[in-house]
Amino acid sequence: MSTAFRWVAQARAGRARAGHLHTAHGVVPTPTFMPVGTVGTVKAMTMDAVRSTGAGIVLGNTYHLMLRPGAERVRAQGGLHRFMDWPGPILTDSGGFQVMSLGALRKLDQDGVTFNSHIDGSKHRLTPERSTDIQNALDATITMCFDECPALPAPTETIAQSMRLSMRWAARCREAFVPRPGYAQYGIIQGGTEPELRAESVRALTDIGFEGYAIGGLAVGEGQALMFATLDSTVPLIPQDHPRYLMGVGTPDDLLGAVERGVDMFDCVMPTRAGRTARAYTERGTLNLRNARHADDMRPISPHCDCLACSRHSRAYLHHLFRANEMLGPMLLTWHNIAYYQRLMRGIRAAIVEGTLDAHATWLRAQWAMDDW
Ligand SMILES: CNc1nc2cc3c(=O)[nH]c(N)nc3c(CC[C@H]3O[C@@H](OC)[C@H](OC)[C@@H]3OC)c2[nH]1
Ligand SMILES: [Zn+2]
Repeated sequence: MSTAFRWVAQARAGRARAGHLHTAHGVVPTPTFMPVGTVGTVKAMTMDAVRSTGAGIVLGNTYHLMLRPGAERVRAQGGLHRFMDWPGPILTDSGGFQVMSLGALRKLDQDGVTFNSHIDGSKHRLTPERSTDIQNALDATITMCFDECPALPAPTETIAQSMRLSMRWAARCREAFVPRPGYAQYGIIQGGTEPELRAESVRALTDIGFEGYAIGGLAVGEGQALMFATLDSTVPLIPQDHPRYLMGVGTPDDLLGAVERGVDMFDCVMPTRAGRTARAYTERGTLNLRNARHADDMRPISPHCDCLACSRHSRAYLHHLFRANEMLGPMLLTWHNIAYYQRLMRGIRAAIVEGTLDAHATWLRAQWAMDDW
């Protein structure tokens, strides 16, 4: 039985695909939503709770983990899987995006980025090689290329220069990557919302050759229409037999539209962040559980959900917990939101396999429009 990292197709529905991602740490059905575990924890959830939602892959982050507790310390602890007690696949981002959005002061040059830690102001440097080495120390199942994600909108020439820098960095990342059976490195496609630049980026990355390809540089304020238009022009250029990962996306409606456009993997902080701010995702849109209208509502958040919040508690109880600022509130609601995202992806995946994706998509969109409960 081959232990090679690979994506195996199971069914297609138009450009949408269902399949299985085979990794050194297990097989994950796609399309899949990957809970964000930035600093080695899916915030407010135990790993048993994460497992109970059906999540397959969780994320870690080079930027955060190199600053605290330190990549070498995680290596000494046996890697991120042992450290956070998650035996399944872990995908780690390369840190480039976080440096741009978190590092207080930073200096970008052709060779890498120098920045001050947002934690204690200490000085650090990330290069394609260092980022790749850190992800190796973390024992990441899927390593992401070190790239530059430009803020949008930006002049075409700026986007082009930034993309070409990321492509040079991708080649250096590939050189630094230590291949192991069942492990992968993904190239990250850049190029803003310019089809020609995106096509140039795909060519550059497929010439180097990676086990998977991410669509980066989106979900940075361009809006859903431009994001979908960019997927329409970019995704068909990615080799059919490789997994496609759309970084930082998104709402349930974003996920559905991106799956319809051929994307297999997703990550987004929305369900976990919403869980900490009393916002519940449901089949009929979102609920703000701090709202007084929930104070006496004995119904579960969702009648279709088997999470701890929905199987044992009422909206009134969640409302109370958030009003009282009790930590159990974020714990239960994050669990619920991740469970909702996993249930959503399972339903979409089943529809692709059964050949009913169009009807399922219509039904989902109609339900989301209701938000009347
Ligand atoms: C929200 N919109 C959004 N657009 C993004 C675009 C890029 C990109 O072009 N390159 C890289 N390298 N990362 C990106 C990221 C960060 C995802 C990470 O951000 C972290 O979530 C906050 C998480 O880290 C555990 C996740 O790990 C993959 C994006 N996020
Ligand atoms: Zn629930």
